[in-house]
Amino acid sequence: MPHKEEHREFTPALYPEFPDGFPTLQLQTVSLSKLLQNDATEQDRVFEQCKGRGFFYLELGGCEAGEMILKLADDIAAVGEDTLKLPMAEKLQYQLQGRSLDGYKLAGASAADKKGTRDTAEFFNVGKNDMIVPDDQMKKPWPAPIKAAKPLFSTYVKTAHGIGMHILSVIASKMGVDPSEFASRHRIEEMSGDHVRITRGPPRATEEMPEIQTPSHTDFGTITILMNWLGGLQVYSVSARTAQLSDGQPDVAGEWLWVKPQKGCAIINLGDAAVKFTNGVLCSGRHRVIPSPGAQGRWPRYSIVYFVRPEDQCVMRQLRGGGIPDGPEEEAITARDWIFRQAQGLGIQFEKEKDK
Ligand SMILES: O=C(O)CCC(=O)C(=O)O
Ligand SMILES: [Fe+2]
Repeated sequence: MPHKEEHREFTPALYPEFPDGFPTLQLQTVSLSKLLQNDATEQDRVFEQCKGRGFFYLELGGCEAGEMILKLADDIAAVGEDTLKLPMAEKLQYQLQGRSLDGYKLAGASAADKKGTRDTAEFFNVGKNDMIVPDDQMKKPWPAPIKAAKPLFSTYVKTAHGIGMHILSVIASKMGVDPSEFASRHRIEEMSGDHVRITRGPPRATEEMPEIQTPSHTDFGTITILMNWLGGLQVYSVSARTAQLSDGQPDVAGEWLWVKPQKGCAIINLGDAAVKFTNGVLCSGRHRVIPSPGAQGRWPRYSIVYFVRPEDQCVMRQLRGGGIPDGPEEEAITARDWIFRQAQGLGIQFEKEKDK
């Protein structure tokens, strides 16, 4: 049974407004309902955002899939809270291991810079594949709150994946590529690194906000559907096309801009696989999470992410044709190995530096 409302720390109805005086990034808002009706203007706008910043708001109201995400994201956050409230010894039984992307990540398990500053958020990744198969075909054990909520996760996964795939089909059409090029690399029933990630960041410790909840990164997958309720997400002012990461910081001068959560909207961003598939036509936005601003920082911060990623066996080469510039022949690496390599590049590299 989920905890009663009064014992919850995920209480979106009580959150104060995002405060004034914090520099925010003005993102475009695209309507999912219009996209689903093949509205040409809305399709153009999606494509522009994906070539530019790689981030936009997706208004979810007015269509079944969007309303479903809006309704279920709160329930998923509540299950996440119940899971992250389990005793540490129990959470550690599910710790991320080897190449598996599913399970529990301790706060402090990755470094935000070469000095070894630790991240402060914990999260639990709930794998797509186990949530959409019958119980007797599940490959992994899951904590009781997640197991009990499997139908909820199954619906959320299918809906979020469907939304991601619709956006990819719009992008493909705009580039003059057959949408089946994306569809055939992201079949939901195939094994992949897709998961629902429930993250909890602690309330802000000091007014200065020095902590990093989630270090600066670009997502590894193809497209990300993010739901959050409190500020904390920041996007770098200089596009990830020009600013690379050096010691956890972008190497071109700029500033971190806040992304204000918008009621009724998801935040959509593209990942590195989208850049790879399109040989750089699309952009994956660099972002990080710090404690929520102002009075919002008194609350623990929950977010729900769905990562659409290529199938494990997909060969990570650029698509050819349409508006995609032809690059040289590429190495044959599967998505499973490629994503593992990207993940290692972010965290473990710093751990090694520190050990020297
Ligand atoms: O918590 C958020 O708002 C964003 C989380 C994120 O960027 C991630 O998990 O990749
Ligand atoms: Fe991210």
